[in-house]
Amino acid sequence: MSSSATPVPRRARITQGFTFEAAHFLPHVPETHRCRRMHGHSYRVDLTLEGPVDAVTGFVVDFFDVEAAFGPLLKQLDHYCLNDVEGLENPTAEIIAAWIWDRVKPVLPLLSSVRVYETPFSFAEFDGD
Ligand SMILES: Nc1nc2c(c(=O)[nH]1)N=C([C@H](O)[C@H](O)COP(=O)(O)OP(=O)(O)OP(=O)(O)O)CN2
Ligand SMILES: [Zn+2]
Repeated sequence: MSSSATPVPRRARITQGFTFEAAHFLPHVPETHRCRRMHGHSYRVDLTLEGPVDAVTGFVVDFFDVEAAFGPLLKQLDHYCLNDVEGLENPTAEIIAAWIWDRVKPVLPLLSSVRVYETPFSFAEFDGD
């Protein structure tokens, strides 16, 4: 008798999204640039992980584990002025993405990219390079 169970894929890429609210200003843009002034964004962060799919669970990594790894960092960012966070004195989306990468990668080795959206239409992506 043949089985109708869907085969487990060998590898997959998973992404979990998070949101936080924060203020920031960009100290190194010209005086005339509006982002030199303090303002806020509803940020979105997408963490993507890539690797083998476990034959039993069907997971690359449990989304709950991604949430557990990123939760403490989210607490450091949400409703803060990002310029006051150590390492984010110049909080561009690019630098925030790298800051998150440096802290999440050791905990989730299958992390393959971090995207930081400042607006629904603009994001920076960092993959460790
Ligand atoms: N490469 C980057 N460019 C810019 C960054 C950045 O992080 N990396 N950041 C900014 C400012 O943070 C700015 O606040 C961006 O947001 P906003 O002014 O809201 O941009 P919008 O395009 O959404 O503005 P509209 O009001 O819709 O025109 C700038 N550049
Ligand atoms: Zn901004």
